[in-house]
Amino acid sequence: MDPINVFDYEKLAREKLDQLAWDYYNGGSDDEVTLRANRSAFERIRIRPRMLVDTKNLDMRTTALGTPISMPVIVAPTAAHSMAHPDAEIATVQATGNCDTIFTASTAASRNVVEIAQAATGPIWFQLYTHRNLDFSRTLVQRAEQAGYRAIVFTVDMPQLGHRERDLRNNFDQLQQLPTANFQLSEGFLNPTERHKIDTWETVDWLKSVTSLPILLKGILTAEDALLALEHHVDGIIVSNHGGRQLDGVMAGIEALPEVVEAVAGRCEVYMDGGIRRGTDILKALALGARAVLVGRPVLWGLAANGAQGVRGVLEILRSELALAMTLAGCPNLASITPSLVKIL
Ligand SMILES: Cc1cc2nc3c(=O)[nH]c(=O)nc-3n(C[C@H](O)[C@H](O)[C@H](O)COP(=O)(O)O)c2cc1C
Ligand SMILES: CCCCC(=O)C(=O)O
Repeated sequence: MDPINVFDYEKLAREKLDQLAWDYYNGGSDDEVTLRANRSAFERIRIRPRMLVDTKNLDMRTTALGTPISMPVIVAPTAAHSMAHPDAEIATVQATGNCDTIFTASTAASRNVVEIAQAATGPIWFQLYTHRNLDFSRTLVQRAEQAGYRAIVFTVDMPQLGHRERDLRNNFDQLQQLPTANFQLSEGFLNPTERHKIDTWETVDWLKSVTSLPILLKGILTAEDALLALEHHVDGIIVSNHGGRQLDGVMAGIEALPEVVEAVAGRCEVYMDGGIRRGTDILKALALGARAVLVGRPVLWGLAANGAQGVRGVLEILRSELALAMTLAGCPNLASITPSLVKIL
């Protein structure tokens, strides 16, 4: 099968992955209501296209915290790429760089922060989960800064792991078994009994004190928290529900985006993720105020299906779908994608 859309890569990945890895990648928490909402919410947003617009010189380039990228699509941090393919994060970081966009390396990656930076062919961000020993986290962040990462993505929606029933049924205990390289998870990272004492808004101030890199908070879903993020001087917010894997029943990313964009009022950059599978999904997110979107599972599907080439295939499908959507909607560039382009039903 020659994949013509991202869902074709999902089918190819299904054939390659064992049940445990498939469930880990694709599952959500509890009843997976939020996981499904991340997709279905896009269907309640309709496009108001404009006709007879000259889109010959279509331009979807933008910047993310000052870094030029060829399209408003960034690779989300996801753990343990070695479960998808032996080339793991080396393949994903290289394919992403070859598409001229940003790769975000997870704290729970299966290659360490330096190996990934050395393999990179483009700009990279580092996603942080704090270790219960903050000195360890300081070292990790500083190692990332030295290795050339351009921002820290601090994930704030995981005081504890969500209740992922597919993993429970497979006896897959992520906190013990994920193949991570930066440290052994079983050392106590995300220790459920201790972890809730670690991350508070003070942790954001601590993070600012240990790095000069820009900081994005990932996992914000409300105007209230967006305003607090601004008070703590973050550089960006990623509106996200962690791919429906943390608290089930929360809003879809695309549903939460407008209130965060309104609260922020241009004072920092706002990104979103969750359920981006089509060029039209990206168009809708940009219309509702996202600077760019992040994609999680599709990249893992591409990696599982065909290593670096599969990752590239997924990103190029999203690029060409977005180009077509912009052309048909009468949007020659990203600046022309405004709230009037969509109607929320
Ligand atoms: C298998 C898997 C692992 C993930 N690991 C991380 C992680 O290590 N750190 C993090 O901040 N988010 C992680 N996420 C969440 C993603 O960054 C992102 O928010 C989510 O996947 C976006 O939704 P999508 O998969 O529908 O595109 C993970 C998601 C998946 C599916
Ligand atoms: C303990 C690492 C958690 C990885 C993660 O964020 C996820 O599976 O959603």
